[in-house]
Amino acid sequence: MQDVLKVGIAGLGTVGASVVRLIAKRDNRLAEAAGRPIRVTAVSARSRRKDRGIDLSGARWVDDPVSLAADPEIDVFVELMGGAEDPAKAAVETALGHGKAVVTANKALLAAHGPALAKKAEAKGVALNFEAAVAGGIPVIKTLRESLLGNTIERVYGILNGTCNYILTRMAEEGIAFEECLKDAQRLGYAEADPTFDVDGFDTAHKLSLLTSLAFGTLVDTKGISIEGIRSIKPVDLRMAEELGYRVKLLGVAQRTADGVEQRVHPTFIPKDEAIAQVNGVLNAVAIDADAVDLTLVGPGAGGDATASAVIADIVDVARGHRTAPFIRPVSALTKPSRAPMTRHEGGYYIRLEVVDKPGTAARIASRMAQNNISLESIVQRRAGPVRGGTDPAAAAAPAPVVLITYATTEAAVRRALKAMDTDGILLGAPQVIRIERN
Ligand SMILES: NC(=O)C1=CN([C@@H]2O[C@H](COP(=O)(O)OP(=O)(O)OC[C@H]3O[C@@H](n4cnc5c(N)ncnc54)[C@H](O)[C@@H]3O)[C@@H](O)[C@H]2O)C=CC1
Ligand SMILES: N[C@@H](CC=O)C(=O)O
Ligand code: NA
Repeated sequence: MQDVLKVGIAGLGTVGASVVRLIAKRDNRLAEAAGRPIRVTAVSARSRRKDRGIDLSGARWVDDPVSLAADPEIDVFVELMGGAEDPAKAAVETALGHGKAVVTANKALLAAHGPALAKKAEAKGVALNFEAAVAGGIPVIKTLRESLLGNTIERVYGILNGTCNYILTRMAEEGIAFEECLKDAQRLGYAEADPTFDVDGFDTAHKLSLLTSLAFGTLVDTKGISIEGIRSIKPVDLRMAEELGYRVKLLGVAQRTADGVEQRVHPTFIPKDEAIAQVNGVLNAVAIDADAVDLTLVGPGAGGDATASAVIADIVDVARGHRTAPFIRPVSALTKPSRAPMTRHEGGYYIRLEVVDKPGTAARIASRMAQNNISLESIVQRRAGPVRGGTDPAAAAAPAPVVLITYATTEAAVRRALKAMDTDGILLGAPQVIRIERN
C-alpha cells in the first residue's frame, strides 16, 4: 500500500465536520478503495474551542487557512469555508500554486473564478475537484466529466437548491409560511451562510454556470444568466398550481437554442405527472437531455453527510491519482458563450393578474393576448376569499385573481401584452408571471 494521503481541511461547519466524521468512520473501507490510507492531519476554522462533536485529536490546528493551504505536511487541501473571495480564494490559489490537489464544495468561488483556478490546476498538473459544489450528494459532475463524454448535450436543467425546494414543498404541502420554512432549512444546515443566496436564486445560478460550462464546453458565464428567486411566490400561486395540475419548483435551465445557450433560473410550473415535479424537500434533481442518452439524477442536494459524501469521493479520486481537467477540456479550449436573450425564450406561461372589477375587463385581457398572438389554454377566476380558518375581512374582500395558462409563446409577447393591459388601467398590481417547463 502507498503512503498515507494527508488531508488538510479549512472549514469545520456543517460540511467540514461531516467530512471529518465520515473519513474516520469509513477508515478501512476508504483505504481499500483508494489503495492508501486517508487521514485528516491538519484543520483550520474560525474558532478553535468550539465543540463540533468530532474527534480532532489526530489533526494539527492551523489558525490561518492560507497557511494551511501552503503547509508542506499536507497532500490535498479541502476548502469548506465558503465565499467567493478571500480567504477561500487565496487559500485555493495558494494550494494550487504549491502543487497540491484541491477539493472544494464552494460553488460561489468557482462561479466567480472557476476558469482562472482551473488554469492554475492545469499548469501544475493537479486536480481541482468540486463534485459537492453542484447538487450536493448527486454525482453529476462525475457524470458529465466521465460518463456522458460520448454525447452532445442539448439541455441540462434541474432543481439545484435544496433550501428552496424544501421551502416550496412545505409551503405547498403544509401551508407553512415562507419565513418559518427558511428558519427550519437553516437549522437543518441546508442554507448558505447568507440565505439570500438561496432564496433569490444566486446559489442555483452559481451551480447552473458550472453545469453549463461542463455540458457545453463554454467558459463559466454567470453574467449571462437570467435570475429570479422564490420570494415572490404566494400561497395563491401554489394553490392554483395544484388546482391546474402543476407543481412549482425553482429550476436552473441551460439549453442550446438557435441564438446560443439560454441560461435561466426562475420558479417554474411543472406538470404534476413529470418525474421532476415529484422531487420534494431537500432533494435535488438534474436532468440531462443528450443525443445518445436522456437521464435524470435525483438525490440530496444539501446537508452535512450528503455533501460530505461527494467531498470524500473527490478525495478518494486524488488518492487514486485520477485527474481530469476541471472543466473537462483545458481552459484554453473552452469557448466564449454566445448568450440567447431571455426575450426570445419560448414556452408556456402562468400569469396571475389582480384586475379591476368592472365590465369589459375580461374582454380586454383576451384582446391584448390575441393582439400578441398568445393562445390561452385556460383562464380561471377564483374568489380569493378568506384564508382557511381566517377571519381577515380585507382578505375576504380582496379582488379575485384572474389566472391565465398560455400555450407556447415568447417572453417578449407576454411582456408586450402585460404592458398594454397596464396602459389600459385594468391591472391593480404587478402581474405574477411564472414560466411553464414541459419535458
Ligand atoms: N451546507 C450544505 O448543505 C452545503 C454546503 N456547500 C458549500 O460548502 C461550503 C461550506 O458550507 P457549510 O459547511 O454549510 O458552512 P458553515 O457556515 O456551516 O461552515 C463554514 C466553516 O468555515 C469556517 N470559516 C468561514 N469563514 C472563515 C474564515 N474567514 N476563516 C477561517 N474559517 C472560516 C467556519 O468557522 C466554519 O467552520 C460552502 O462553500 C457551501 O456553499 C455545498 C453543498 C451543500
Ligand atoms: N444552500 C445550498 C447548499 C447546497 O449547495 C442548498 O440549499 O442547496
Ligand atoms: Na454533486
